[in-house]
Amino acid sequence: MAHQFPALTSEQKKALSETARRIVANGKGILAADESVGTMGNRLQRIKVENTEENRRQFRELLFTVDSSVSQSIGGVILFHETLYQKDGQGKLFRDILKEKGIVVGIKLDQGVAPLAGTNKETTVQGLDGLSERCAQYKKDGADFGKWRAVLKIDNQCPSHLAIQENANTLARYASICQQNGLVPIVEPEVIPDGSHDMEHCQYVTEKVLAAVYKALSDHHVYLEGTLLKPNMVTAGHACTKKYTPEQVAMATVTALYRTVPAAVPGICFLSGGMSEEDATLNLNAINLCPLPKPWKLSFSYGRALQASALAAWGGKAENKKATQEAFMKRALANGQAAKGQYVHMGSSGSASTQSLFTASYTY
Ligand SMILES: O=P(O)(O)OC[C@@]1(O)O[C@H](CO)[C@@H](O)[C@@H]1O
Repeated sequence: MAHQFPALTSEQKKALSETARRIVANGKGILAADESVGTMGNRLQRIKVENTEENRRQFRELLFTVDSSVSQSIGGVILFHETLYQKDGQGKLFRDILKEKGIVVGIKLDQGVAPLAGTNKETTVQGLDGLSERCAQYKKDGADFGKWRAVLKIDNQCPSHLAIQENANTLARYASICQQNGLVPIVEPEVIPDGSHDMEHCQYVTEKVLAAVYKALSDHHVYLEGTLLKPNMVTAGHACTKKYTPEQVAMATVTALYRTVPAAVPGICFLSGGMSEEDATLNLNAINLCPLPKPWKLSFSYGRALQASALAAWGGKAENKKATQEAFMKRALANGQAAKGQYVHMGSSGSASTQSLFTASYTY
C-alpha cells in the first residue's frame, strides 16, 4: 500500500502544525465564544437580556477588548459566523483586535446536529456540504482554525456502533477539508454528561469514541500534528450520586487519552461541559499534575466555564464593563495556570464561579 497521493505539501503541514502549537503554547488555551444565536439566547435569557445582534456584540466586545495580557492565557478564540464580521464601538473588526493581541482566530464550522434514524435519539453532525468553500472564505477572512462538535450520549444502547462510526467519520471528513484549506481542525467528539452513569462507564465510552475517531482520522489521511483534540473530561454523569475528586477525574481522563490519542497530536483542549468554572479549573490543574505520561499539551477550550461569571457581572449594563472584564480575566488567568498545573485554589468566593453550568441534552 504505497503512499502515492500525499494529502498535503510539506509547507502546508508546517503551517498547520505551527498554528496548532501556537494556540496551546506555554499554558495557553482557547476561549470558545462560538455560541450559536440560539445558544447565546439561552445564556442571555438567564441574565434577562434580550437576544439581539447588538447585545451579543456588546458582550463579546467586552471579552475581546480586555487587557492584552490575556494573551498569556488565551492562545485562540473560536467565533461564530456572525462574530467574525462584527466590529467594536470604534469600528474595528473583532478579528483584528484579537490578532493584534497575538490570539489565533477560529471559526465554528459545524451546523448543528441531525437525528440518526433507528437509534435511541442519537445524532450526526451537519455542515459537510459546501464546507470546503466556506473554509476557503473563512481563511481569507482571517480564520486559522476551525471547530466541529459531535455529540455522543451515554444511555440505554448508547452510544451505538452506528453513532460512534458516523460521528468519527464525519469529524475526520471535516478535519481533512479544513487542512486542505489551511485551517487547523479542532476535533470535538463530546460525550455529554447527561445521565446517572459512573465515571468508570464514562471512561469506557470515551475510550471507544476516541479510538474510533483516531482510526477515522488515519483513514482520511489527516495530519495529526496539525490538529487539536477537544474532548470531554472523564467524569460521572450529572445525575450520578457518587462523587469523584479532581485527582480521580484526572487519572481516569489521562488514562483514557493515553490509551487512544497519538503522541503526534500537539494539544488536547478540554470542553467544560457544564462543570462550574471552579471545577473546570481544578480538574484541569489535577490533569496536568497527574503522574502518567502526558505527551501532549493539556489545556482548555471552555465556553461556559470562561464566561459564566463575566456574563453575570455584565447583566447587559455598560456601566459593568470593568467588573465583566475582571471576571473574565480572572477565569482566563486561573485556567492558564491550571494548564501548567500551577493553579492554587483560593477558596470559594460565593460567586457564580462555583455554580453548576449543566444544561440537559446540550446538543447545539
Ligand atoms: O462545554 P462548554 O465549554 O460550555 O462549550 C464547549 C462548546 O464546544 O460547546 C458549545 C456549543 O457548541 C460551544 O459554544 C463551545 O465551543
